[in-house]
Amino acid sequence: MEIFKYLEKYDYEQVVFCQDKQSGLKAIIAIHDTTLGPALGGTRMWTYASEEAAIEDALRLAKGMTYKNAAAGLNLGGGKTVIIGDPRKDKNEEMFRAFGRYIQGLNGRYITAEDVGTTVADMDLIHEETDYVTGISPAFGSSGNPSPVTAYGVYRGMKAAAKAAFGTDSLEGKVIAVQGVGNVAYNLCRHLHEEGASLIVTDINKEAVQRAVEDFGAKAVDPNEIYSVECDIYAPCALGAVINDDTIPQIKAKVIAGAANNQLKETTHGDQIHEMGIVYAPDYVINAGGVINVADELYGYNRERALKKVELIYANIEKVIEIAKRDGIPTYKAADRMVEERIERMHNSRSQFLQNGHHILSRR
Ligand SMILES: NC(=O)C1=CN([C@@H]2O[C@H](COP(=O)(O)OP(=O)(O)OC[C@H]3O[C@@H](n4cnc5c(N)ncnc54)[C@H](O)[C@@H]3O)[C@@H](O)[C@H]2O)C=CC1
Ligand SMILES: CC(C)CC(=O)C(=O)O
Repeated sequence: MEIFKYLEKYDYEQVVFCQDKQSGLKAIIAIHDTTLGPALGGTRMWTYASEEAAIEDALRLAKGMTYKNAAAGLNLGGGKTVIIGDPRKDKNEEMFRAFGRYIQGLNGRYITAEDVGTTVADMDLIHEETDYVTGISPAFGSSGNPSPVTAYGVYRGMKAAAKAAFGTDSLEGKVIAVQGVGNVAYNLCRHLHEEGASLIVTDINKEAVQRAVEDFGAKAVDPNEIYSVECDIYAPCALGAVINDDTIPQIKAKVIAGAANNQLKETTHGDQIHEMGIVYAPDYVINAGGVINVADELYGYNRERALKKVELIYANIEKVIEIAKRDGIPTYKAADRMVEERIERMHNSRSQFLQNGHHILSRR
């Protein structure tokens, strides 16, 4: 990978490599764009096939956060961290504290939170070293685990997408195929079950599947069968790039709406599903509930206020679908257009120099 070529192509601001021999920390912090404010995005811990794969993931996820935060109306830029390692075996206290010191060194340009493989307890360790971390324990007056709120946002966004496809936003009687039943999707399944949807689930973790079968009467299928099941809605809630050349021909759903980041392997896959008449709820618009919730901590956390903002994901998905219809373009393009216009407007309006211009963290 020619790193500077890649950074220039998508206009990344900064990449930080963090190494701590004693704890085994190997982390990559990617900051994509801070036009709207400090970069906020979670920390993922994952066993990558190569260092290059880890760098690529950090970069793609960071850009996704720029778009997610802007689409959600937050005054925050986009960044993300990946820690290379197995979250079940390789974590230790010193690792997260060393990582916290690296974040502190960025002096507020980047604020972290949970992502796949990291927990509230990990954020609390980071918080020992820096204030630039959210999703810490409610005991600190904070919002805790963002996953249930992400799930609520996905549920709201799925209803808006269903309305566009089926003429009603009721999910009663709809068959919904959920890929991955981890932290977010378990909570999503609860909302869907309560509304009377039928669930088909899969996960590489058998216990997670069993829990969804027992708690929600879900039907279980093997991981590679989830794309081709007869269903109304496909909800990707595991990892990214699941909408690709291999999976698209198998998909029978009329709606794709789920929590996973970077669902489209390439943008051409967004064009293909559009041509098939599938209503696609762009990932970074529908899964913004968690970041909206943790971002509220920056103002002194108020759950009611945060949930009101998460409710608006319904209207945001409607808006994206409207732009797509108006301009005759796929929804992923409509979302990008909406975001890029907002960032451009703010970029152009920031003409005066102001030392220490971001006052957002001073409100905590
Ligand atoms: N946790 C949050 O608040 C947010 C999460 N997301 C995204 O949503 C997705 C899910 O996040 P979480 O629920 O927090 O993660 P998680 O790690 O709790 O759940 C993911 C689940 O997917 C399963 N999985 C992995 N590979 C699979 C495969 N090939 N087939 C089937 N299942 C597979 C895992 O075993 C796990 O149970 C991720 O892409 C994450 O980046 C996005 C926004 C916020
Ligand atoms: C706080 C997290 C839920 C933010 C994030 O990294 C994401 O939305 O992917």
